[in-house]
Amino acid sequence: MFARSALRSSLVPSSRLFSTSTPRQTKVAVLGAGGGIGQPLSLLLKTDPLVSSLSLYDIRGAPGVAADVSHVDTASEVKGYAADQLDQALDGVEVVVIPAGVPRKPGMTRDDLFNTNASIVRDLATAVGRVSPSAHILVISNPVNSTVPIVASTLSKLGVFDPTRVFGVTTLDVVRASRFLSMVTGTSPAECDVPVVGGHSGATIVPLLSQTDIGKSLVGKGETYDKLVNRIQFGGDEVVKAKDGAGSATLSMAYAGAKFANALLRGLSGEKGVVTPTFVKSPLFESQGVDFFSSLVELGTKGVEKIHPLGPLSPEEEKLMEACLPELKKNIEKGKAFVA
Ligand SMILES: NC(=O)C1=CN([C@@H]2O[C@H](COP(=O)(O)OP(=O)(O)OC[C@H]3O[C@@H](n4cnc5c(N)ncnc54)[C@H](O)[C@@H]3O)[C@@H](O)[C@H]2O)C=CC1
Ligand SMILES: O=C([O-])CC(=O)C(=O)O
Repeated sequence: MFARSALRSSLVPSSRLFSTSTPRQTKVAVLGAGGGIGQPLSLLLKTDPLVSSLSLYDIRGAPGVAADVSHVDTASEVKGYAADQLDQALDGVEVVVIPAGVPRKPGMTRDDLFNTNASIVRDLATAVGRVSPSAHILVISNPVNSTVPIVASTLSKLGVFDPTRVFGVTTLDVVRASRFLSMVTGTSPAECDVPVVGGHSGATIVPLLSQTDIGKSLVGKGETYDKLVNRIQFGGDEVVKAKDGAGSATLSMAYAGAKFANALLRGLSGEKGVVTPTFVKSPLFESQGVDFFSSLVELGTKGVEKIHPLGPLSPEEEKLMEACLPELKKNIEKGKAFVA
């Protein structure tokens, strides 16, 4: 259903959802499975051959979603869990994806979601740390720049934080960058893998177009470049505005979440050279007080295998980084302070 072009580089290719090179299969949980992202994400995970078992949890609606998804004709087992069954849902899981929490409405920033989502994410991370402390946790709930430090600090308090196992899912920025660049240049998204680094909100989203064959000629070319960068940074707002109060990106996010989960599962299975951006505990800008950062990360049998350096930046990208770091630092500190 999904296979298309062959792997052209070590990067997770932009226009393909699933790739399976190895047979290892994994038990995966989705927390927030009844929601706008959770439902299509659960469906896509049901069709991922590297998933053997799906555990769907939400405070409302997960058993119904599980019954529905379970009829899809792939071999994985699906079970739904009600509000009071979180521990059962997490029993034995190796990968936990968290899209639980409220989405934005027009006029809101992602940071405006902090008050509601911080405690949801902290409580879910506490349960994962207690029931499945060696699980890999993929955080989708916003504000990602703060919710990932919340998960890390929560697990640290429990004495089970392992920086190779906690990921902020920034794949939607990569998916958007690929699609928007392809639209500007009249090329295929498959040729437009863009490393998007930094964080996941506005100015903290930094596309490194100078590092792409297709995009590098646009860098510094006035309005076309500026508009493209702005569209990648504020793609989420486009969807929030168009949905007009009914939420934010759900379908493209489910696609992006399934794509990142598949990349991780391939790495865990022993596939080499699986490299994609993700927001992790990172040494790259630690000296500047920014200890979580998204950059190209190699995924391996333990999770984070290698954090790649940023590589050469154009003067325009240096400026984007200058705007990114102070905001990202604030977002990270806010998350840590919430748990402390
Ligand atoms: N990382 C990214 O790129 C993106 C992140 N998001 C974020 O994902 C989150 C979810 O978005 P949607 O699915 O559209 O929202 P939604 O409101 O449609 O679904 C959220 C689900 O979470 C559930 N939930 C709430 N508290 C829970 C708890 N304690 N345990 C388990 N489930 C709980 C709700 O019952 C609901 O089913 C939002 O915070 C949104 O901002 C959205 C798009 C992209
Ligand atoms: O914009 C939002 O609130 C949801 C999100 O993170 C995105 O679409 O990138």
